Amino acid sequence: MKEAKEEYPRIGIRPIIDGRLGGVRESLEETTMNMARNVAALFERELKYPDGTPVQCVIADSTIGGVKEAADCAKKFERENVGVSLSVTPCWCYGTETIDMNPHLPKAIWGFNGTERPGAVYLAAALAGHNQKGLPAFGIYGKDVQDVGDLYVPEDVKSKLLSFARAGLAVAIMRGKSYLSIGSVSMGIAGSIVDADFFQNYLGMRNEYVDSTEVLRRIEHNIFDQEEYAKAIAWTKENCKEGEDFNPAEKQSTREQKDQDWEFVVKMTLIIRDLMIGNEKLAEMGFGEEAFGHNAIASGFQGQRQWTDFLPNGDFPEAILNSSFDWNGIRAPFMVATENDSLNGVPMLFGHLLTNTAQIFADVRTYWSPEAVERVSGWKPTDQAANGFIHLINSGSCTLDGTGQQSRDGQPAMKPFWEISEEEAQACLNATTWYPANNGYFRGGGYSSKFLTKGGMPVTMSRINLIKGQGPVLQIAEGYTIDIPENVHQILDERTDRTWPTTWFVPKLTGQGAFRDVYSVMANWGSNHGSISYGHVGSDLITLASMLRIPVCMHNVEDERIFRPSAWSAFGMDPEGSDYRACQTYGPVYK
Ligand SMILES: C[C@H](O)[C@@H](O)[C@@H](O)C(=O)CO
Ligand SMILES: [Mn+2]
Repeated sequence: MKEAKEEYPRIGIRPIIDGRLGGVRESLEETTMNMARNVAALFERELKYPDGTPVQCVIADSTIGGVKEAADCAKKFERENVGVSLSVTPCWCYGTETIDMNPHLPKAIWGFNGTERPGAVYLAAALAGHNQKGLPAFGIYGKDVQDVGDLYVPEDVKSKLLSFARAGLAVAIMRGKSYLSIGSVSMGIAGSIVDADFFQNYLGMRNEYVDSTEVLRRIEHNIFDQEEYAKAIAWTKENCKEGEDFNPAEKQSTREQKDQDWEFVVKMTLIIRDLMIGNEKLAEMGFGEEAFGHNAIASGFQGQRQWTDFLPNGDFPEAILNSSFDWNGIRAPFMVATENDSLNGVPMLFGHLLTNTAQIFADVRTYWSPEAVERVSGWKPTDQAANGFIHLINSGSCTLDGTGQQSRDGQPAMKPFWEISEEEAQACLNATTWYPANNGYFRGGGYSSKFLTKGGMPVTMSRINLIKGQGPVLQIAEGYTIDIPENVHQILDERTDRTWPTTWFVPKLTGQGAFRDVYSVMANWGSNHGSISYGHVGSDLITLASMLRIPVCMHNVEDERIFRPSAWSAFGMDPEGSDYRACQTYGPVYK
């Protein structure tokens, strides 16, 4: 498929200086510019855009000693598609005369901790200005004093710079993009009542809606790349093994029908992707309008029930699009929310933009207490499972990266696509079986993926909920995927839907509130779904949520990992209360 090259927003770096010419400014020019170049090199080395290319930085044409140069820099940033703004300085400069006033750019200031010149005093003055003007900014200030001109970026500073940049880029990349709903509300799931005000005001995104019949029209009228389809169906036959049909004999589809279902779901996959991002090939075929796509960075497919009562389900298209590989090879995953649960699609998008990896979509289905496990299986859970665990499982729509068949340093992992080897992609496919869909639920047939996620992966589950009177809230649970004895897995898994993929999850417990035990984590989960990202990324999610003014109602991230704009501390010393008050006071960024 031919795709236009994406132009990603850049990080703008503003070297701030003491404007006093005649000695002071001149003596600081080089040090200040070097600090900016050094940070740009750090970002370009450490951070990648979702397509795997290095993040790009833009440095102001001159150091900024006052408002004229601040304005010149703002103009340059606008011309150069800057989406995130970082000011750096080794010295005292003039607070409100130099700060970035663009309300839409996430902002941070790094005040160098030297003492020959007071970078930290500027930082304090500039942050006070930001806070007084209602333009929240993150403050970065190293713990240990450095010598003037030292280009080494200490670990604490580096970690804050990178958290800020990752979250800031996520904000900038999603802005102006759309969430595409294919279909409407699935089975009364509130998250699929797509709330345009939330997307517009909080995320700066648009909503696009197409009826599911558009997928059918394109199938019936062959509006998809025929060559790609031939390649896709051949690849699918070779790589996606079909499982046994567990449906009662009288309800089983014929072999002929099953073969047609394979063709149908492969076509659906091409079409849903084309609906999201367009496809120039369609223009060559005479479908110029279809070729544009909907500029979607995330989407959701309603499926249940009207579509799935009638036609093959969306599990295969969703699972393959959500994975980091298909017949075109290893590539970036798409974010496609099952049951059009947009409020799970959004945390999938957050997780993806923060890590560049695929995201697991799952029902948060069952809390298994140690007592219940012992009762039904005879096994008394030990070690990580000792406090019980949560069964994450949905109807076979989950990313195949969720098998845990990729690895990093010998441990199971879910990696950015450019780190995934051919062997690892193949291992994910080999670990997955495609069962004829349970036709009690899915009368229209289709195939559901089945696998068991490997234990031992650090993961973070998150979810947005819309609370009337409050607005959106984010919940976060860091934890691990776990292995349980095979026979116990068998017993627990077969009590549910054995044609669907299973992940056994234990959250990190803190002994307090929603994290006092595993039961309470599930009991406090705000909906039926969770989005699961590889790694402990709760701190980056918190940073991102603060940029979007979405309060975090539940998390188990250690205090020392929380990084929010400096103004948050002016709303009180209790971090949760201050987060709510700050988010309420500022309100959504794009209101
Ligand atoms: C097939 C069923 O309707 C499932 O799709 C259901 O358990 C859910 O996933 C609910 O979120
Ligand atoms: Mn579900």
